[in-house]
Amino acid sequence: MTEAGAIPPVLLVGCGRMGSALWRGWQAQGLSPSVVVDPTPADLAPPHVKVGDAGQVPAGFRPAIIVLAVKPQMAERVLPAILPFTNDAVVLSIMAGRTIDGLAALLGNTAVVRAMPNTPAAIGRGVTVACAGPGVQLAQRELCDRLLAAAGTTAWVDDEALLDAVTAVSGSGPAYVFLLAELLEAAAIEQGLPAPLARTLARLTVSGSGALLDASPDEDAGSLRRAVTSPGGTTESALGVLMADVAWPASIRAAIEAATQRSQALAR
Ligand SMILES: NC(=O)C1=CN([C@@H]2O[C@H](COP(=O)(O)OP(=O)(O)OC[C@H]3O[C@@H](n4cnc5c(N)ncnc54)[C@H](O)[C@@H]3O)[C@@H](O)[C@H]2O)C=CC1
Ligand SMILES: O=C(O)[C@@H]1CCC=N1
Repeated sequence: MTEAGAIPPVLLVGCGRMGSALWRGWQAQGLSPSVVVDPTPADLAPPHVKVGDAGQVPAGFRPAIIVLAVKPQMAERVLPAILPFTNDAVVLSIMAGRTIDGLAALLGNTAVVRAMPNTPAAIGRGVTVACAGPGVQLAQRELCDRLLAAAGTTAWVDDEALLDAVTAVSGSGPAYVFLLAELLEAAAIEQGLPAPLARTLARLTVSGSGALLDASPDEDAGSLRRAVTSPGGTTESALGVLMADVAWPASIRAAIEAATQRSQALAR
């Protein structure tokens, strides 16, 4: 029986970076006995069970929700084996590019929710956008939202096509921010700073600026940027390079467009 307030039983398929980040959030909230399918050997603390293959899920297990967190290319291999567990369960997929229609075609009549989280979920600071497919009941949508909210902020869209741009902006977005930290570190070394100091400055500048943005809900990013920029000063010199039309405005636009198009191309 489901404990009052606990998250009902979950079948998690794929417990890598994103799956394990989500799992940690659910455990912190209290999770009814659940099952993880992943071929990697680590065990789970009881009452949860980990099996290496979807075919080994205990036959009597009745999940309220099945979360698909394997690579998109694994879907065809994994989905047939979870069919015996789809009865009343809603399927929540975080696989990039895998469409609601495509998954529903593989899963028969099952209710499908598609979502795009991001890796700050690992510290409860992710952001996820979700879209409910046809036939998803309100209670199923609320359950999906509860599971996703354990990893941070959630938003829902009615138009699934928007998930391509969401994937480009927030799904892939942490990589762009980490790239900025990498490039700052390399440039600092080029200017003669010792490597350990360059690394510290780059990391703390990125993380501290993110924290300041987070702590300033009433200020937009442009105003925080202007607060750093003294007329005729050093920041202005740097921003003259970065904000030239051919520099960051063009490259960020092109990068988001490329990722959006890639997400569209992956659709199936
Ligand atoms: N990493 C990211 O930033 C984001 C990833 N996603 C999506 O999340 C999904 C998972 O991505 P990651 O966690 O990054 O990948 P990952 O490679 O860290 O995790 C995938 C997991 O699936 C397991 N696996 C492999 N074959 C399996 C099978 N037959 N049955 C069950 N599990 C199996 C692997 O052992 C691994 O632990 C992908 O579809 C990706 O598009 C979505 C948003 C962000
Ligand atoms: O790069 C990818 O395809 C996945 C989706 C968003 C982040 N990682």
